[in-house]
Amino acid sequence: MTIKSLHKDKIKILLLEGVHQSALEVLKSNGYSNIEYVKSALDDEELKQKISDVHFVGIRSRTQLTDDVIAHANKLAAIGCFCIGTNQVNIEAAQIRGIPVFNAPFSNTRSVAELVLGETLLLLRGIPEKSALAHRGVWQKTAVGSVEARGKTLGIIGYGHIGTQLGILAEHVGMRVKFYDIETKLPLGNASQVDSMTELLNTADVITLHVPETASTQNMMGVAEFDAMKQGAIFINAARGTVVDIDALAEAIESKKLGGAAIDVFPVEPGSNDEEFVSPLRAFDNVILTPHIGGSTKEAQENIGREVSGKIVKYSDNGSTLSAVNFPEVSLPAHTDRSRLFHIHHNQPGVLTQINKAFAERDINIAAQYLQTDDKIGYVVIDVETHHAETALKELKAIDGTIRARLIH
Ligand SMILES: NC(=O)c1ccc[n+]([C@@H]2O[C@H](COP(=O)([O-])OP(=O)(O)OC[C@H]3O[C@@H](n4cnc5c(N)ncnc54)[C@H](O)[C@@H]3O)[C@@H](O)[C@H]2O)c1
Ligand SMILES: O=C(O)CC[C@@H](O)C(=O)O
Repeated sequence: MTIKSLHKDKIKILLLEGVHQSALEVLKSNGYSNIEYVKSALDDEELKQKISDVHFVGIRSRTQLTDDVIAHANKLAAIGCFCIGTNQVNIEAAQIRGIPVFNAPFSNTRSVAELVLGETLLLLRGIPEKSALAHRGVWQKTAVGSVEARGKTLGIIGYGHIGTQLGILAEHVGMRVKFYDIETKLPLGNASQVDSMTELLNTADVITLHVPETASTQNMMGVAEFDAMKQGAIFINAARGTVVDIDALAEAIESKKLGGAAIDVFPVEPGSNDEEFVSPLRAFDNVILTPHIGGSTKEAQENIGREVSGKIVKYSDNGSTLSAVNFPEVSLPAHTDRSRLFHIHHNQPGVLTQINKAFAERDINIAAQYLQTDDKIGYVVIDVETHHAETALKELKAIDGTIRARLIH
């Protein structure tokens, strides 16, 4: 009798933070029915307890998958981030345990770009403040401090998927677009790249951030940067809360250095919709505050649900790791009539030689072999005749440097 891979009924999937139902549809239509669906994020203790026996976990931006949490995930095969950002996951801790992390790098980018353009138009007209006053019975009919977007300069920091789309949208309403990025980027439309962030801060009427959370972007906007902005300029952050010194921003609003702001992301965000949102920015009518919903549209969430669950299915069914953020990428043909195994190992000399030698000594013919490595790990997927699968798996598990080995099908 040959060994069998884990039946799909036994593969446990935990989906947190109310990921879109499209994720469930994709998983179920591919035979994965053992799914626990939770609408909120979990606190650390509950997360450790629930994650201890699941094979796949799906999260959004609230769930913190720290080294400690991942250490409790005894059976975890892969992590799906149903969003762009993966900063909430200790991706190195996942990688050294042989756990790929997938995300959705494009699906919500248009939604963020549209929101930022809308906020730009509203803030240039002073609408948030006028609206707040009207709600309190104050009629402020005035053109003072209210300008058109046409001819104004939009300064984009981080000209990636969101920044580029925003630039194009902004040009449609007649804005001039300049951007600053650490990489040299192809300017789309009539946009132009500037050499320094200071140059952008000095000259733009609206500054908007679209950088990832990294060591280099931590508090990249602080007292000096707000000082460098034009008097009365608008500031927007829909990137990550850690990128802005929030007290410095509050001070720049208080002192009227800035004419207004729109902030979607915060250094500390409530863990659920039941928790109070606490921020010094609540004091200002000319600051649009949104609860991290830049990418929260029906279209974006539905696409993200399909995209990330599709990646989980492909990994589970075929071993494909295409577009994993922390793993060597292998894109594989679907099911064959042979058995397929994977082997994740520390990237040290001689592992493939050991595997091939062990298989040759056992007369196991390798029908196909796909290997990719990065600086830390190697990932090899091997197709063998089904009657060799059991022996092949035993041999793989015995190889020096093995992190994990599994029969895929
Ligand atoms: N508010 C939301 O709901 C929401 C939704 C989606 C994405 N986001 C955030 O927006 C970020 C950007 O998304 P994207 O899809 O455009 O990412 P992206 O990776 O396509 O682009 C990021 C750009 O920032 C540049 N960059 C990196 N470090 C920089 C630095 N120190 N200074 C200047 N430029 C720098 C990169 O070179 C790149 O061009 C994401 O990382 C995510 O954190 C938020
Ligand atoms: O949906 C979320 O929680 C996060 C959205 C956004 O910040 C992202 O990284 O894609």
